Amino acid sequence: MDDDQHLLSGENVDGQERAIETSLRPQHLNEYIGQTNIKHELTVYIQAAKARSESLDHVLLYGPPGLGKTTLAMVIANEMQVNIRTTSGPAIEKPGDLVALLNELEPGDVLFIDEIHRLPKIVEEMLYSAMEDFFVDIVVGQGPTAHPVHFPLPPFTLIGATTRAGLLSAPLRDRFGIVEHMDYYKVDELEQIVFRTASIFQTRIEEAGAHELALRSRGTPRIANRLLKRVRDFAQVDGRDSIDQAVVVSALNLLRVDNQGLDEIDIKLLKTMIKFYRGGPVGLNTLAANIGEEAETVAEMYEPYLLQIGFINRTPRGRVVTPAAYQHLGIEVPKEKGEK
Ligand SMILES: Nc1ncnc2c1ncn2[C@@H]1O[C@H](COP(=O)(O)OP(=O)(O)OP(=O)(O)O)[C@@H](O)[C@H]1O
Repeated sequence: MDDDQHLLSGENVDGQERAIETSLRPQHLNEYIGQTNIKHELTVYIQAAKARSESLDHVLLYGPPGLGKTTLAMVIANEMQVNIRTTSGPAIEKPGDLVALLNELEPGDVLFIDEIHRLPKIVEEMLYSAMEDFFVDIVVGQGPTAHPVHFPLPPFTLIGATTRAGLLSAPLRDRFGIVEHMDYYKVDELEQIVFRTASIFQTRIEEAGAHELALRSRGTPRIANRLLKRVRDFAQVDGRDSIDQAVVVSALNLLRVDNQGLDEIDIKLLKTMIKFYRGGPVGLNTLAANIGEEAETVAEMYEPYLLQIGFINRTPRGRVVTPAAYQHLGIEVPKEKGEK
């Protein structure tokens, strides 16, 4: 993965970044910016569960990468005053791995499974009884001595996170009592996140600078924080004691992040659709192959934001470029599209 791709991917890639993210994570719901409806609902469910001294119902968080699913899971555990164990779908390879994790839970604890759509089927099936009735049946021993053992569990809360809710099986999805869709953040919310991060970094940023940065962050806190870190370096080398709009614009232009937060791959994707497919419709796999990306990468990282800002539409026959995208690229809208 090249550097610019990393810059806007929304994916969390290296250990150093993870350490910085940990230091930036809000601890309480009232510090968690945006996602107002979700916060409101969770406040009620958390209060009710605590009043009944029960564990919180299982929670499924879904939405594009970098929107704060892990952060929210940690905030929930903190608000419930319980421990959280975090893992991910691909890390739980066999039933024994899941049993080992479940075995360490205290009553009420949170088990957070990121990328839950990537759990192996056999592990997922074991989760059904764990979630519903707090037990698992495991087979101990091998061959003729193999025998089932009923393994009771303390009540716990499973928080699952996924970028692809559509890939979850219905039995698993149905076992989550609380299902929340994380939305892209609004510009003013991203501005607040930028100010918050800047103050943790002990960096000064002007209102217009924070606004410009928010505009170019693809609605994603992780990207806002990442861009702020880069821009801070430019400001420092320039000898500025505060980040203003001009330094944000020049730094992000240099990093090839445009004023809608699009990078070279987004532009390539749109231009390919326009040049080779007359603006579409074109299928996801064909499009991905044309721009040299995995179909999954396009589906998870590029398409959702382009859909969100209305630069592409999904039709039963494939993706189409909208007139707004033509205008953004400075390409004349073909007559038949402009008329729609
Ligand atoms: N609502 C928010 N308020 C303040 N900071 C936030 C918020 N949401 C996310 N962040 C910050 O953005 C970064 C990314 O968040 P997080 O790791 O929780 O994303 P994620 O959605 O779990 O990503 P992934 O799905 O890739 O794991 C963290 O540094 C976090 O502090």
